[in-house]
Amino acid sequence: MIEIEGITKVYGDYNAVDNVSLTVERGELAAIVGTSGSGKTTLMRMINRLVEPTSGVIRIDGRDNRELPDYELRRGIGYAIQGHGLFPHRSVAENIATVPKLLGWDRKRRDARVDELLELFHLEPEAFRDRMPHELSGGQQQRIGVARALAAEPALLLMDEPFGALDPIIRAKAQEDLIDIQRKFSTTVVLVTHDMDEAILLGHKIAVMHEGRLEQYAPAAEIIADPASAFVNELLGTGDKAFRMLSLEACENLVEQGPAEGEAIPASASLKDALAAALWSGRDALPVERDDKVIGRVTRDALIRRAAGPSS
Ligand SMILES: Nc1ncnc2c1ncn2[C@@H]1O[C@H](COP(=O)(O)OP(=O)(O)OP(=O)(O)O)[C@@H](O)[C@H]1O
Repeated sequence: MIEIEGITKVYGDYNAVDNVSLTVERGELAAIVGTSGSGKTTLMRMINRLVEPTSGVIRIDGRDNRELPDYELRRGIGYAIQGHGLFPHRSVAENIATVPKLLGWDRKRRDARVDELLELFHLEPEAFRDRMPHELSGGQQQRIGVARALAAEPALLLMDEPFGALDPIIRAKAQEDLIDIQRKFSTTVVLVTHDMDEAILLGHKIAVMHEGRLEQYAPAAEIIADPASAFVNELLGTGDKAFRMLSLEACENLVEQGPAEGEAIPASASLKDALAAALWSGRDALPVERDDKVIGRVTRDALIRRAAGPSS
Protein backbone atom coordinates (compact mmCIF):
# COMPACT_ATOMS: atom_id res chain seq x y z
CA MET A 1 0.00 0.00 0.00
CA ILE A 2 1.25 3.49 -0.84
CA GLU A 3 0.05 6.42 1.24
CA ILE A 4 0.85 9.83 -0.18
CA GLU A 5 0.08 12.60 2.29
CA GLY A 6 0.22 16.30 1.50
CA ILE A 7 3.09 15.93 -0.96
CA THR A 8 4.46 19.12 -2.52
CA LYS A 9 7.42 19.72 -4.82
CA VAL A 10 8.48 23.29 -5.44
CA TYR A 11 10.88 24.27 -8.22
CA GLY A 12 11.85 27.94 -7.76
CA ASP A 13 8.50 29.58 -7.13
CA TYR A 14 6.53 26.94 -9.03
CA ASN A 15 4.59 24.13 -7.38
CA ALA A 16 5.19 21.23 -9.77
CA VAL A 17 3.18 19.07 -7.35
CA ASP A 18 0.88 20.87 -4.98
CA ASN A 19 -0.32 19.23 -1.76
CA VAL A 20 -1.36 15.88 -3.23
CA SER A 21 -2.77 13.11 -1.04
CA LEU A 22 -3.87 9.69 -2.25
CA THR A 23 -3.66 6.04 -1.26
CA VAL A 24 -3.00 3.10 -3.56
CA GLU A 25 -4.15 -0.15 -1.98
CA ARG A 26 -2.00 -3.25 -2.19
CA GLY A 27 -2.55 -5.08 -5.49
CA GLU A 28 -4.25 -2.09 -7.07
CA LEU A 29 -3.24 -0.29 -10.26
CA ALA A 30 -3.47 3.49 -10.03
CA ALA A 31 -3.18 5.40 -13.31
CA ILE A 32 -2.03 9.01 -13.07
CA VAL A 33 -3.35 10.96 -16.00
CA GLY A 34 -3.19 14.63 -16.98
CA THR A 35 -1.88 17.10 -19.52
CA SER A 36 1.81 17.66 -20.17
CA GLY A 37 3.55 19.42 -17.28
CA SER A 38 0.77 18.65 -14.78
CA GLY A 39 3.21 16.99 -12.36
CA LYS A 40 2.55 13.30 -13.05
CA THR A 41 6.17 12.21 -13.39
CA THR A 42 7.32 14.38 -10.49
CA LEU A 43 4.64 12.84 -8.25
CA MET A 44 5.62 9.31 -9.24
CA ARG A 45 9.34 9.92 -8.84
CA MET A 46 8.82 11.05 -5.28
CA ILE A 47 7.61 7.52 -4.46
CA ASN A 48 11.03 5.99 -5.19
CA ARG A 49 12.83 9.22 -4.24
CA LEU A 50 14.30 10.00 -7.61
CA VAL A 51 12.83 13.37 -6.64
CA GLU A 52 12.88 14.55 -3.02
CA PRO A 53 9.64 16.25 -1.93
CA THR A 54 9.64 19.79 -0.56
CA SER A 55 7.07 18.74 2.03
CA GLY A 56 4.72 15.88 2.82
CA VAL A 57 5.14 12.19 3.56
CA ILE A 58 5.01 9.01 1.47
CA ARG A 59 4.61 5.68 3.24
CA ILE A 60 5.04 2.31 1.56
CA ASP A 61 3.41 -0.52 3.50
CA GLY A 62 3.29 1.76 6.51
CA ARG A 63 6.97 2.81 6.40
CA ASP A 64 8.12 6.32 5.60
CA ASN A 65 10.03 6.03 2.31
CA ARG A 66 12.88 8.10 3.83
CA GLU A 67 13.69 5.37 6.36
CA LEU A 68 15.84 3.41 3.93
CA PRO A 69 18.82 4.79 1.96
CA ASP A 70 17.47 5.74 -1.49
CA TYR A 71 19.43 3.04 -3.40
CA GLU A 72 18.03 0.37 -1.11
CA LEU A 73 14.50 1.72 -1.45
CA ARG A 74 14.82 1.63 -5.23
CA ARG A 75 16.00 -1.97 -5.32
CA GLY A 76 12.66 -2.96 -3.86
CA ILE A 77 10.60 -0.97 -6.37
CA GLY A 78 10.33 -1.85 -10.06
CA TYR A 79 10.69 1.13 -12.39
CA ALA A 80 9.89 1.11 -16.10
CA ILE A 81 10.08 4.18 -18.29
CA GLN A 82 9.26 5.18 -21.84
CA GLY A 83 12.13 4.33 -24.13
CA HIS A 84 12.89 1.41 -21.77
CA GLY A 85 16.34 2.67 -20.57
CA LEU A 86 18.10 -0.65 -21.23
CA PHE A 87 21.87 -0.79 -20.76
CA PRO A 88 23.08 -0.87 -24.40
CA HIS A 89 26.24 -2.89 -23.75
CA ARG A 90 24.57 -5.60 -21.69
CA SER A 91 22.72 -8.60 -23.07
CA VAL A 92 19.00 -9.10 -22.57
CA ALA A 93 19.70 -11.56 -19.74
CA GLU A 94 22.16 -9.20 -18.03
CA ASN A 95 19.70 -6.35 -18.33
CA ILE A 96 16.86 -8.33 -16.81
CA ALA A 97 19.06 -9.69 -14.02
CA THR A 98 20.39 -6.27 -12.97
CA VAL A 99 18.54 -5.96 -9.67
CA PRO A 100 18.60 -9.69 -8.74
CA LYS A 101 22.41 -9.48 -9.12
CA LEU A 102 22.59 -6.43 -6.87
CA LEU A 103 20.49 -8.33 -4.36
CA GLY A 104 22.99 -11.22 -4.44
CA TRP A 105 20.84 -13.89 -6.11
CA ASP A 106 23.07 -16.76 -7.28
CA ARG A 107 23.59 -17.46 -10.98
CA LYS A 108 21.16 -20.36 -11.17
CA ARG A 109 18.30 -18.40 -9.62
CA ARG A 110 18.99 -15.39 -11.86
CA ASP A 111 19.06 -17.51 -15.03
CA ALA A 112 15.80 -19.22 -14.07
CA ARG A 113 14.14 -15.87 -13.42
CA VAL A 114 15.37 -14.45 -16.75
CA ASP A 115 13.90 -17.41 -18.66
CA GLU A 116 10.65 -17.26 -16.71
CA LEU A 117 10.20 -13.57 -17.53
CA LEU A 118 11.11 -13.99 -21.20
CA GLU A 119 8.46 -16.69 -21.47
CA LEU A 120 5.95 -14.51 -19.66
CA PHE A 121 6.51 -11.80 -22.27
CA HIS A 122 6.27 -14.29 -25.16
CA LEU A 123 9.97 -14.07 -26.07
CA GLU A 124 11.65 -17.44 -26.64
CA PRO A 125 14.49 -17.60 -24.02
CA GLU A 126 16.86 -19.54 -26.32
CA ALA A 127 16.53 -16.90 -29.03
CA PHE A 128 16.54 -13.79 -26.89
CA ARG A 129 18.59 -14.12 -23.72
CA ASP A 130 21.99 -13.48 -25.34
CA ARG A 131 20.91 -10.72 -27.72
CA MET A 132 21.99 -7.14 -27.27
CA PRO A 133 19.34 -4.37 -27.02
CA HIS A 134 20.13 -3.05 -30.52
CA GLU A 135 19.24 -6.48 -31.91
CA LEU A 136 15.64 -6.11 -30.71
CA SER A 137 12.64 -4.28 -32.13
CA GLY A 138 11.27 -1.30 -30.22
CA GLY A 139 8.37 -3.36 -28.87
CA GLN A 140 10.71 -6.14 -27.73
CA GLN A 141 12.99 -3.61 -26.01
CA GLN A 142 9.97 -2.22 -24.23
CA ARG A 143 8.96 -5.67 -22.99
CA ILE A 144 12.50 -6.31 -21.75
CA GLY A 145 12.33 -2.96 -19.93
CA VAL A 146 9.20 -4.08 -18.11
CA ALA A 147 10.65 -7.56 -17.50
CA ARG A 148 13.71 -5.93 -15.92
CA ALA A 149 11.49 -3.84 -13.67
CA LEU A 150 9.73 -7.02 -12.53
CA ALA A 151 12.85 -9.16 -12.17
CA ALA A 152 13.25 -9.09 -8.41
CA GLU A 153 9.52 -9.67 -7.89
CA PRO A 154 8.84 -6.21 -6.53
CA ALA A 155 5.59 -5.72 -4.66
CA LEU A 156 5.51 -2.23 -6.18
CA LEU A 157 6.01 -1.26 -9.80
CA LEU A 158 6.24 2.32 -11.09
CA MET A 159 5.70 2.85 -14.81
CA ASP A 160 6.17 6.17 -16.60
CA GLU A 161 4.47 6.16 -20.02
CA PRO A 162 5.82 2.63 -20.55
CA PHE A 163 3.84 2.05 -23.74
CA GLY A 164 4.00 5.59 -25.12
CA ALA A 165 6.29 4.82 -28.02
CA LEU A 166 4.61 1.61 -29.20
CA ASP A 167 2.38 1.20 -32.23
CA PRO A 168 -1.29 0.55 -31.42
CA ILE A 169 -1.18 -3.23 -31.95
CA ILE A 170 1.94 -3.87 -29.88
CA ARG A 171 0.65 -1.41 -27.33
CA ALA A 172 -2.61 -3.35 -26.91
CA LYS A 173 -0.59 -6.54 -26.44
CA ALA A 174 1.69 -4.91 -23.87
CA GLN A 175 -1.33 -3.60 -21.99
CA GLU A 176 -2.86 -7.09 -21.92
CA ASP A 177 0.43 -8.50 -20.65
CA LEU A 178 0.47 -5.94 -17.87
CA ILE A 179 -3.09 -6.76 -16.82
CA ASP A 180 -2.20 -10.49 -16.69
CA ILE A 181 1.00 -9.94 -14.75
CA GLN A 182 -0.58 -7.51 -12.34
CA ARG A 183 -3.35 -10.03 -11.59
CA LYS A 184 -1.01 -12.97 -11.33
CA PHE A 185 1.42 -11.39 -8.87
CA SER A 186 -0.96 -8.87 -7.22
CA THR A 187 1.66 -6.22 -7.86
CA THR A 188 0.78 -2.71 -6.75
CA VAL A 189 1.30 -0.51 -9.80
CA VAL A 190 1.44 3.24 -10.31
CA LEU A 191 1.35 4.10 -13.99
CA VAL A 192 1.74 7.55 -15.52
CA THR A 193 0.04 8.15 -18.84
CA HIS A 194 -1.33 11.08 -20.80
CA ASP A 195 -3.80 8.75 -22.51
CA MET A 196 -7.22 8.63 -20.87
CA ASP A 197 -8.14 5.43 -22.76
CA GLU A 198 -5.10 3.69 -21.30
CA ALA A 199 -5.92 4.98 -17.81
CA ILE A 200 -9.50 3.69 -18.10
CA LEU A 201 -8.38 0.33 -19.46
CA LEU A 202 -5.68 -0.32 -16.88
CA GLY A 203 -6.52 1.70 -13.77
CA HIS A 204 -8.53 0.36 -10.85
CA LYS A 205 -8.43 3.99 -9.90
CA ILE A 206 -7.51 7.06 -11.90
CA ALA A 207 -5.75 10.12 -10.49
CA VAL A 208 -6.35 13.20 -12.63
CA MET A 209 -3.62 15.83 -12.27
CA HIS A 210 -3.88 19.45 -13.39
CA GLU A 211 -1.25 22.14 -12.75
CA GLY A 212 0.27 20.14 -9.92
CA ARG A 213 -3.01 19.51 -8.14
CA LEU A 214 -4.99 16.30 -7.87
CA GLU A 215 -8.38 17.09 -9.38
CA GLN A 216 -10.00 13.70 -8.79
CA TYR A 217 -9.01 10.23 -7.63
CA ALA A 218 -11.66 7.59 -8.24
CA PRO A 219 -12.55 4.48 -10.25
CA ALA A 220 -13.08 5.09 -13.96
CA ALA A 221 -16.86 4.66 -13.83
CA GLU A 222 -17.12 7.38 -11.20
CA ILE A 223 -14.82 9.74 -13.08
CA ILE A 224 -16.86 9.33 -16.26
CA ALA A 225 -20.27 9.59 -14.59
CA ASP A 226 -19.37 12.31 -12.11
CA PRO A 227 -16.30 14.35 -13.10
CA ALA A 228 -15.14 16.51 -10.19
CA SER A 229 -14.23 19.58 -12.26
CA ALA A 230 -14.55 21.19 -15.64
CA PHE A 231 -10.97 20.11 -16.34
CA VAL A 232 -11.71 16.42 -15.71
CA ASN A 233 -14.78 16.69 -17.92
CA GLU A 234 -12.71 18.26 -20.68
CA LEU A 235 -10.03 15.60 -20.39
CA LEU A 236 -12.67 12.90 -20.80
CA GLY A 237 -13.95 14.50 -24.00
CA THR A 238 -17.73 14.88 -23.83
CA GLY A 239 -18.20 13.28 -27.23
CA ASP A 240 -16.37 10.12 -26.14
CA LYS A 241 -18.11 9.58 -22.83
CA ALA A 242 -20.72 7.13 -24.10
CA PHE A 243 -17.99 4.98 -25.61
CA ARG A 244 -15.79 5.23 -22.54
CA MET A 245 -18.72 4.02 -20.44
CA LEU A 246 -19.21 1.05 -22.78
CA SER A 247 -15.51 0.25 -22.73
CA LEU A 248 -15.70 -0.46 -18.98
CA GLU A 249 -18.06 -3.41 -19.22
CA ALA A 250 -17.82 -6.84 -20.82
CA CYS A 251 -20.43 -8.35 -23.14
CA GLU A 252 -21.26 -11.05 -20.61
CA ASN A 253 -23.05 -8.37 -18.54
CA LEU A 254 -25.55 -7.71 -21.29
CA VAL A 255 -26.20 -11.19 -22.66
CA GLU A 256 -29.80 -12.13 -23.36
CA GLN A 257 -31.41 -15.09 -25.03
CA GLY A 258 -32.67 -14.86 -28.62
CA PRO A 259 -31.57 -15.27 -32.22
CA ALA A 260 -28.46 -13.63 -33.69
CA GLU A 261 -26.66 -14.29 -36.96
CA GLY A 262 -23.06 -14.06 -38.07
CA GLU A 263 -19.71 -14.04 -36.36
CA ALA A 264 -19.84 -14.28 -32.55
CA ILE A 265 -18.14 -11.88 -30.17
CA PRO A 266 -16.30 -13.21 -27.07
CA ALA A 267 -18.11 -12.77 -23.75
CA SER A 268 -15.01 -10.98 -22.43
CA ALA A 269 -15.04 -8.34 -25.22
CA SER A 270 -16.10 -4.86 -24.15
CA LEU A 271 -19.54 -3.46 -24.89
CA LYS A 272 -17.78 -0.81 -26.95
CA ASP A 273 -16.26 -3.47 -29.20
CA ALA A 274 -19.67 -5.15 -29.46
CA LEU A 275 -21.37 -1.92 -30.55
CA ALA A 276 -18.60 -1.25 -33.04
CA ALA A 277 -19.02 -4.76 -34.47
CA ALA A 278 -22.82 -4.40 -34.65
CA LEU A 279 -22.57 -1.04 -36.41
CA TRP A 280 -19.83 -2.14 -38.78
CA SER A 281 -21.58 -5.35 -39.82
CA GLY A 282 -25.06 -3.75 -39.88
CA ARG A 283 -26.52 -6.36 -37.51
CA ASP A 284 -29.22 -5.80 -34.89
CA ALA A 285 -27.77 -8.52 -32.66
CA LEU A 286 -24.50 -10.43 -32.26
CA PRO A 287 -24.06 -13.97 -30.91
CA VAL A 288 -21.89 -14.01 -27.75
CA GLU A 289 -19.56 -16.94 -27.17
CA ARG A 290 -17.54 -18.29 -24.29
CA ASP A 291 -15.08 -21.18 -24.73
CA ASP A 292 -16.26 -21.55 -28.34
CA LYS A 293 -19.91 -22.02 -27.27
CA VAL A 294 -22.65 -19.49 -27.98
CA ILE A 295 -24.18 -18.40 -24.67
CA GLY A 296 -26.71 -15.86 -26.00
CA ARG A 297 -26.69 -12.54 -27.82
CA VAL A 298 -26.25 -8.79 -27.34
CA THR A 299 -28.53 -6.46 -29.22
CA ARG A 300 -27.65 -3.10 -30.70
CA ASP A 301 -30.60 -1.48 -28.91
CA ALA A 302 -29.47 -2.77 -25.52
CA LEU A 303 -25.94 -1.51 -26.21
CA ILE A 304 -27.22 1.94 -27.14
CA ARG A 305 -29.39 2.09 -23.99
CA ARG A 306 -26.37 1.12 -21.88
CA ALA A 307 -24.31 3.98 -23.36
CA ALA A 308 -26.73 6.62 -22.05
CA GLY A 309 -25.36 8.89 -19.32
CA PRO A 310 -26.72 9.18 -15.78
CA SER A 311 -28.89 12.22 -16.58
CA SER A 312 -30.83 10.57 -19.40
N1 LIG B 1 14.14 19.35 -12.25
C1 LIG B 1 13.22 20.31 -12.52
N2 LIG B 1 13.52 21.60 -12.37
C2 LIG B 1 12.61 22.56 -12.62
N3 LIG B 1 11.35 22.32 -13.03
C3 LIG B 1 10.99 21.03 -13.20
C4 LIG B 1 11.90 19.96 -12.96
N4 LIG B 1 11.26 18.79 -13.21
C5 LIG B 1 10.01 19.12 -13.60
N5 LIG B 1 9.85 20.46 -13.59
C6 LIG B 1 8.61 21.19 -13.95
O1 LIG B 1 7.56 20.68 -13.16
C7 LIG B 1 6.36 20.59 -13.91
C8 LIG B 1 5.82 19.16 -13.85
O2 LIG B 1 6.69 18.30 -14.58
P1 LIG B 1 6.39 16.75 -14.77
O3 LIG B 1 7.50 16.17 -15.54
O4 LIG B 1 6.08 16.16 -13.46
O5 LIG B 1 5.06 16.81 -15.64
P2 LIG B 1 4.31 15.62 -16.39
O6 LIG B 1 2.88 15.77 -16.02
O7 LIG B 1 4.94 14.32 -16.10
O8 LIG B 1 4.51 16.05 -17.88
P3 LIG B 1 4.75 15.18 -19.22
O9 LIG B 1 3.47 14.46 -19.50
O10 LIG B 1 5.04 16.24 -20.25
O11 LIG B 1 5.90 14.28 -18.97
C9 LIG B 1 6.69 21.07 -15.31
O12 LIG B 1 6.29 22.41 -15.43
C10 LIG B 1 8.19 20.95 -15.39
O13 LIG B 1 8.74 21.90 -16.26
